[in-house]
Amino acid sequence: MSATGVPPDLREALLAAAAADRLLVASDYDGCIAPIVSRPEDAAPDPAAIDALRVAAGLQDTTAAVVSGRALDDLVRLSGLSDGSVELVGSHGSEFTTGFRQPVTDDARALLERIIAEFRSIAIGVDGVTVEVKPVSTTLHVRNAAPNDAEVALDRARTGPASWPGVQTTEGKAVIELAVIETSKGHALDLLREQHRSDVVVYLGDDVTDEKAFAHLRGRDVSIKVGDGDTIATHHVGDPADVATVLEFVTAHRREHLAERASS
Ligand SMILES: O=P(O)(O)OC[C@H]1O[C@H](O[C@H]2O[C@H](CO)[C@@H](O)[C@H](O)[C@H]2O)[C@H](O)[C@@H](O)[C@@H]1O
Repeated sequence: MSATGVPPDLREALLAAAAADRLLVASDYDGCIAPIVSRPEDAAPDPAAIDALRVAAGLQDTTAAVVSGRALDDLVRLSGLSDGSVELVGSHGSEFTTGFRQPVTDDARALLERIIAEFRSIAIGVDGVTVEVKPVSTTLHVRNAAPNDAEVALDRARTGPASWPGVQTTEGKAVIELAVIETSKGHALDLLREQHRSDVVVYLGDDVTDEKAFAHLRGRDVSIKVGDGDTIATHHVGDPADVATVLEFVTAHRREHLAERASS
């Protein structure tokens, strides 16, 4: 999708968003800013998307953000967005640079340790099943496992630790993720909207947890689902290359709008 290929309804919505008094442009990371790859540590961002976010963040009355399921330090390292100009929120919307949205108790940490131990016992000796450890959650990855092994591992997680009291379960792309505090990208967007007094939010996401973000959008906000799958988003694009195009488009028109606003 080139800039001229942005679907007409999305183009119209983005042009209206670009003319907001105060704008928040935000995106998910994996599957949006970076393509989905076999090894989570190899998920390199699209430079065009990163540049567009940096430019947007430098504009007056404009905030740029990435809201990810990744641990915050992992997101900082992978995205290269370490100077604080683009807002980064990790752990599915619960981990801000200022700390967690909700206190993480000793009981929650102990529960997380038990889940991690259980995930490790599920993964041990099974080719392609791995465990990712994050500050308030842990992810069982099955992307690189044989289909039957993947299903058995996911089932053991569902019937095991996912059923324990106090555990929040999310199933994503070839993963099951268990968290010990409530996570919501929707709440993260609410907080960013409030902090930056944004009138309009543009949000792009590709996975199940992004539906919580879409659910918090309203009015002139623009929700954009990336790739296939059921969604409540009102717009749709194909892949991370399209995400970069959308970010470049909205940033360019935002800059134009601000120049016109300044000269009128
Ligand atoms: O909210 P996001 O930024 O999209 O993060 C969601 C999860 O992304 C990562 O896993 C996914 O991407 C991996 C790399 O492409 C892929 O191998 C895996 O199958 C995907 O599920 C990340 O590893 C998780 O921690 C995030 O929760």
